[in-house]
Amino acid sequence: MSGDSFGKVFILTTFGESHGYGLGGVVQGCPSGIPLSEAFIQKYLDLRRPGKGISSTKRQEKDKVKLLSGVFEGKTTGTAIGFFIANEDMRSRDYSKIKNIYRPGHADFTYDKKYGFRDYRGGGRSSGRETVSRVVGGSIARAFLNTLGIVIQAYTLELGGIRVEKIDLNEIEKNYFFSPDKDVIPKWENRIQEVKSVGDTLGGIVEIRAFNVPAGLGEPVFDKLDARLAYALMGVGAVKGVEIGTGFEVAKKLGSQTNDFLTSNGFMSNNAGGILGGISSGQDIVVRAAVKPIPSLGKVQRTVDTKGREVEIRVGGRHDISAIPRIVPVLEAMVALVLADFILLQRRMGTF
Ligand SMILES: Cc1cc2nc3c(=O)[nH]c(=O)nc-3n(C[C@H](O)[C@H](O)[C@H](O)COP(=O)(O)O)c2cc1C
Ligand SMILES: C=C(O[C@@H]1CC(C(=O)O)=C[C@@H](OP(=O)(O)O)[C@H]1O)C(=O)O
Repeated sequence: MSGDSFGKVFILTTFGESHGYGLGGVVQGCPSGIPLSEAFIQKYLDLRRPGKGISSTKRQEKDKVKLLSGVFEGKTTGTAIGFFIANEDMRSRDYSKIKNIYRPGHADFTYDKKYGFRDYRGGGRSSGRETVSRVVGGSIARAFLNTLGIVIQAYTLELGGIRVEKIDLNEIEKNYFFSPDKDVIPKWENRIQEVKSVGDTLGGIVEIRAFNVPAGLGEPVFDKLDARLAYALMGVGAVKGVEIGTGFEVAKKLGSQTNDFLTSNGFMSNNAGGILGGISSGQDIVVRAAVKPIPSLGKVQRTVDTKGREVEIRVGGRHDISAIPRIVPVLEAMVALVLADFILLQRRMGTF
């Protein structure tokens, strides 16, 4: 499988760069007869779209999806689903100054080491813009998961070191931060303004939950459900850590505080985050992703040019102050892709 594809049975392949004609992909393995429309996918794309909100890049993209194949009379045909999204607001000339300079924290240096050639117009293939195709693939996975009653919900748990104090799932769709705690939003907005005014950027934590996931998805070795989720989330730019359930806190706990005791009515707690031995337990899946601050920032930073000479850089162009909240629907999409893939793998074994 190439580095441009994800999944074993429900497979998403993406193409495109931030400043090319556009981006798109092909989904293979989606079962036939699943209700699917451009309007359904667009709802998720609009949640990720750049150009709105105080932490977002000012680049204006409509991100209108065009379905090219694999859907007839509002249902999937079981064949490859092709899709395309045009780039409309590139301003590629703004990037000539990073043609020969590596931005600290971005993929410029490593990309050049790997390919010996770089599309310097923005992040190219390494740009967060590529995640537009993940959201399309993820929403097709969701259309399939919907038929099974599986629901995925992600939200911002922390932004710039300020954590939500309560989790009210009804609040999430009402604000563009995907915050489950509306009272924390003014604090986040102040923090963003503060950091933006000095040319800096912010990170945070996203929590993703999956409900109604049947017990029995995953593998006992290698392709453990938790391993595949971590792989999926870490495959998104700016994600630097993944936790499942209690996560890193387990290191400080006793075994008796960590185990989820079983009763005839089910589990008494969910420290495991819905996964035991790499296989779903039937409890909610709970995963968190740590997101680093945006590397392209307005402060002067030290770096080198392509000849290795030391230079200073103050990155221009239109950049997010934080990948949060736009990364939230992307991470949701990645979890949807993993669950769809595992369900179809399980179907091959004769279950589900
Ligand atoms: C939705 C999203 C938006 C992003 N926006 C920007 C941006 O505006 N500017 C930028 O330099 N990096 C942005 N990033 C982060 C970079 O793409 C990422 O840091 C870079 O590819 C390097 O990869 P790494 O952080 O995984 O090492 C964004 C990432 C995502 C997922
Ligand atoms: C355009 C989007 O986000 C981009 C993600 C990104 C990056 O380096 O990751 C850098 C900026 O774009 P450019 O490639 O023009 O520098 C963001 O605007 C998008 O998400 O649709």
